[in-house]
Amino acid sequence: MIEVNDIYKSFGNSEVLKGITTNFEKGKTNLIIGQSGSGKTVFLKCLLGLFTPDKGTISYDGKVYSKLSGDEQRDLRQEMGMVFQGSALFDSMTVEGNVMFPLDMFTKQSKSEMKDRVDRVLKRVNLIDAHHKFPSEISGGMQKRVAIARAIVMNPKYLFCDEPNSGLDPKTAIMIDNLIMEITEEYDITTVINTHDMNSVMEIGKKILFLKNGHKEWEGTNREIFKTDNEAVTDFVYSSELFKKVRQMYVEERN
Ligand SMILES: Nc1ncnc2c1ncn2[C@@H]1O[C@H](COP(=O)(O)OP(=O)(O)OP(=O)(O)O)[C@@H](O)[C@H]1O
Repeated sequence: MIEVNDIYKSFGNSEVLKGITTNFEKGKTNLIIGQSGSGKTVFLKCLLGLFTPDKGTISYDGKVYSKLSGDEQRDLRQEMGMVFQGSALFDSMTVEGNVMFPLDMFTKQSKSEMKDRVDRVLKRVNLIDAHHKFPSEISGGMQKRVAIARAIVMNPKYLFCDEPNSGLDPKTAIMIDNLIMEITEEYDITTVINTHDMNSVMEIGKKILFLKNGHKEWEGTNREIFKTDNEAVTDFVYSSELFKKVRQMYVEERN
């Protein structure tokens, strides 16, 4: 579990995070949503240890990050996997090379141990025949699978995903969401996902944190978000025509 206690973060005179308190449970897909500029990426970077909050604490299964030594912080960061927006694969490396990279970098495993582990995770994300292909030779959806495989190859306790669906068609996007949810549940990972995608909210929003201007405006589940009367949340959720229609149908059904 990740517990966030009253964190603040400013850049110069601009206060971006203004006292956020929340927690993210193990084995769940936790989503962060909000308008562009609401502080989602800054918040995710604080969770990753890339930004240090000016005030407040973040703890990971009871370990308060700011109280750990440099070595302990580094060890903790190795328990974190990250799926970057746009996959961020190394173009000059094969699929296998990309997934092996963290093992090569951070472990002392033998080549055959690394190959076994890479085979296992590539199989888990349903990529069997792509080991020797380069990122440019596979589809966007397959690239995301490689990025997920690379993020879980070190067996992380925490998985962070920044807009994992961006650039994918809706059907592939749902497949990727479901893959992230299955892996989260199967390996009991604490997963936090930044997203704009309302389909993701519906499909895998086990917990949703809605940020507005750096504040926690609302939090709840995907079932609750469609029933809330919080105006900021409904404005956001029903900003698309499709969801306006869904809302209308829901209201008509209720009356
Ligand atoms: N390194 C930085 N230095 C200064 N200001 C920053 C930095 N990173 C983010 N900000 C500012 O923090 C605010 C929130 O940015 P952030 O990227 O977290 O928004 P977001 O909710 O992720 O938006 P989007 O959905 O468009 O990605 C913005 O006003 C941004 O300019």
